[in-house]
Amino acid sequence: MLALGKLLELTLAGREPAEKTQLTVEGVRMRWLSEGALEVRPPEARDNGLDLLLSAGIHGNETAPIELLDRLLHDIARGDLKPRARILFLFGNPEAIRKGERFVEQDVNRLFNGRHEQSSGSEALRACELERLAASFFSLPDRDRLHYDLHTAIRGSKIEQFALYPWKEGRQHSRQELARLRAAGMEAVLLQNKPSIVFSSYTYDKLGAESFTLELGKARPFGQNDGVNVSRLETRLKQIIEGSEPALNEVALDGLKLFSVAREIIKHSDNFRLNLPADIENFSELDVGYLLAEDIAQTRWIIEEEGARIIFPNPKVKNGLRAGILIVPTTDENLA
Ligand SMILES: O=C(O)CCC(=O)N[C@@H](CCC(=O)O)C(=O)O
Ligand SMILES: [Zn+2]
Repeated sequence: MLALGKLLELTLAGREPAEKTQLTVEGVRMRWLSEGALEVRPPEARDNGLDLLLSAGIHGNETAPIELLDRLLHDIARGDLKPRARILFLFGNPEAIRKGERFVEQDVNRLFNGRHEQSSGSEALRACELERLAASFFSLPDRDRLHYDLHTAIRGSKIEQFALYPWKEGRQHSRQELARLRAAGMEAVLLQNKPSIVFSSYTYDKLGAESFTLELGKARPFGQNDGVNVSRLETRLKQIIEGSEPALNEVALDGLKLFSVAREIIKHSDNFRLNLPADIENFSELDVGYLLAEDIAQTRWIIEEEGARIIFPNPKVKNGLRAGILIVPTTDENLA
């Protein structure tokens, strides 16, 4: 196997490779760009025009997606997986990955779309670098652009695998991409309806990619991910990489559940209280009239929406950040 296939080992050790560029026997070029960043380029004659960005480890303790990218890289470096797509592999927050923590000082996934400029510290610098790497990767004209930012969640979930689809004014969500996600094992998609400061929103909004945050299960340490079944996603990613994807069922979306955001719960102060059990699962339903949260100045979050569910409830976030998302079921009528 080519040494550059061991990007994860290099990243965990905080080392630079001696050789920055290597070629497989089939002429696939692997190029180390920076810590946790590696570009894979097929030979020109085999290139199918897709630029695929695969990121994981934006949160350092979310190891199943990191292990998945590590396996794909090994397969490419051994010549077992023969890319027709150009790929950028990114391990988002190396320092946090080494520590096995979600973040060190601040959540990198709240620092995109300009937010890093209003901040300082190593994670703000990393968000800036990730934007630069993604922008340079997606700078070639006339190519398809796809970004999957892979995560696992803090808590269990009634719907185990789901995607979040960013939003941009005037741009419609793609039915074809939803069909692709369904084929990759996703059971639900949350269609966002406003701009955001996460990595997938940056590549969607500023770089014109089809971009998604994928949630694949519950976060566990390295080597303890048997409970996170990524086999359908892994198979689909290999097919996307090799340009051998079977046809998609766009008509029925094969039972994919769609949700939209009703409200984001923002924590404004240290007085913020979330009235949910600590072990509540993502997608738990909340009854109309339920007092979900309270904050300073008599702010009260009361459920008004029929069929409301909660995802990512987290009262420990810093003030000013999202402490949960209230979602409601939606239909496929506005898809492109
Ligand atoms: O489990 C949680 O509370 C958070 C899981 C996680 O890291 N989710 C991402 C979602 C990003 C998005 O909104 O697209 C995050 O919070 O950064
Ligand atoms: Zn995450």
